Amino acid sequence: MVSSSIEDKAKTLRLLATLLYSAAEVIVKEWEIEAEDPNHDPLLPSETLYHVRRAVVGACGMYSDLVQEPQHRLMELSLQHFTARCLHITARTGVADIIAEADTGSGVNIKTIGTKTGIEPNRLTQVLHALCSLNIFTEIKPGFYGNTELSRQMVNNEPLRNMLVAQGLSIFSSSVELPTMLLNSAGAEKPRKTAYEVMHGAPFWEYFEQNTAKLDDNLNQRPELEIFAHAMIGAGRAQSTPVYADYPWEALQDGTIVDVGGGVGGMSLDLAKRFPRLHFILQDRAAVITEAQAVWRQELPDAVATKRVQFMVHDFFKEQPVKGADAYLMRYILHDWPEEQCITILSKLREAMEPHSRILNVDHIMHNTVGSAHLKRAPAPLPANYGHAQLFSHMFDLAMLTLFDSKEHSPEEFASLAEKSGLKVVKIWECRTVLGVAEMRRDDTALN
Ligand SMILES: C[S@@+](CC[C@H](N)C(=O)[O-])C[C@H]1O[C@@H](n2cnc3c(N)ncnc32)[C@H](O)[C@@H]1O
Repeated sequence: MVSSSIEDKAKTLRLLATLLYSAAEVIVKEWEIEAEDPNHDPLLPSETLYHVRRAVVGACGMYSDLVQEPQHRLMELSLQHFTARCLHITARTGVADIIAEADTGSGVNIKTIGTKTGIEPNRLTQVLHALCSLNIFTEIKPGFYGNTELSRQMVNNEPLRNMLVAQGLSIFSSSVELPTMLLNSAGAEKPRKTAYEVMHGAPFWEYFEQNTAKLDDNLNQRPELEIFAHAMIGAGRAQSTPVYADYPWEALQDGTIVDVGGGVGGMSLDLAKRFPRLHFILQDRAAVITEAQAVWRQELPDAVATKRVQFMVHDFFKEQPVKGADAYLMRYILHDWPEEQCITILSKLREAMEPHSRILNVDHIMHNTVGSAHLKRAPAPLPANYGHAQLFSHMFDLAMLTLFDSKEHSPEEFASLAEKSGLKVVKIWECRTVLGVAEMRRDDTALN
């Protein structure tokens, strides 16, 4: 948004208003179509709805940026971490579930919520008032709170709740040290320590394993390792459903997918349920594989019994033992590592691949305001990447910087990593979500 004259600003404002006005009719029509479909999955929008939604989020943000008093806006942004804290507090103490259980239509008294959460009601009121202004809860009459469409998503949804909790524990506190990490990095190729290490004294994955003792009574003594493992299922489900629809998984027929650094196997589990012919080998560190076996025995016991899923402790920096698999899946993996390690991980897979093998990197695909030839451009007057609609990916990108000194990759950066690992990107699959698939093959395959 570079316009400064009143004439320019007025033109942009009117264009945005027109965009929003016409989007409303499209959205209402899509809602009506969804309402008539008994099999509609709320996590899978139609193509039309997905694109119009992005445009609306971008346009609303740009519209309010244009009309808000700029100094006020900057100061407001500088305090946004309190929004995250409020969300964390309510997710951690299960406020949405408490309301869902007790609400008979006129809201739940703050005293009841306070007693059940263990938070003094006047203080909790401040937290809930902030979230009500963001439509996360609603105050039905003074001191009585109800759920909204947003807070209802947390009700009986342990994976999502775990994700919201996990973001506010050691990940949140390490962000305090991001300025130190960056200021210390001047002139150095890489910072001596990530912000996460400065704050917690150990790298991310090591810290998790050190802290398998209870963290906090309110979390039923659940250790952070387990919270994070379950959070991956939550985040994965919320973000990946369109990836299951928009990548042609059927083409793998009864092939084998090696889920490299697969965690408890959140993505494989979802794929296994949707594509019953596929086979899976789930690889991760020993502590996570133990957790994974318990999750699969509960969620898909048949796949365990028939060995449709196999579990393997494997360090992805070492030789890949499964040769010539149809697909090596890596969801949320490359974004955890700086470039050098990404190249090692990819090179180890390259050595195991046969010409038919593919690597499927499922991650945020970074799109900046200047745009990319590989990604759909937003309509004018929005910036190429839909502006505010890209915020989620930028936040993830900054989290990766804080935790690992790493990043989310743009199509051009995926291509560069592939080239340095003896691979090539054959396609960037844009999906109806924040995640996409960067598909790689050996650089000597004929496919383009
Ligand atoms: C962000 S999580 C993603 C998990 C999973 N792919 C998913 O989408 O749910 C990254 C995973 O990498 C695993 N990991 C970290 N270092 C590893 C290593 N050297 N070898 C194998 N797995 C590793 C972690 O244990 C964790 O499960």
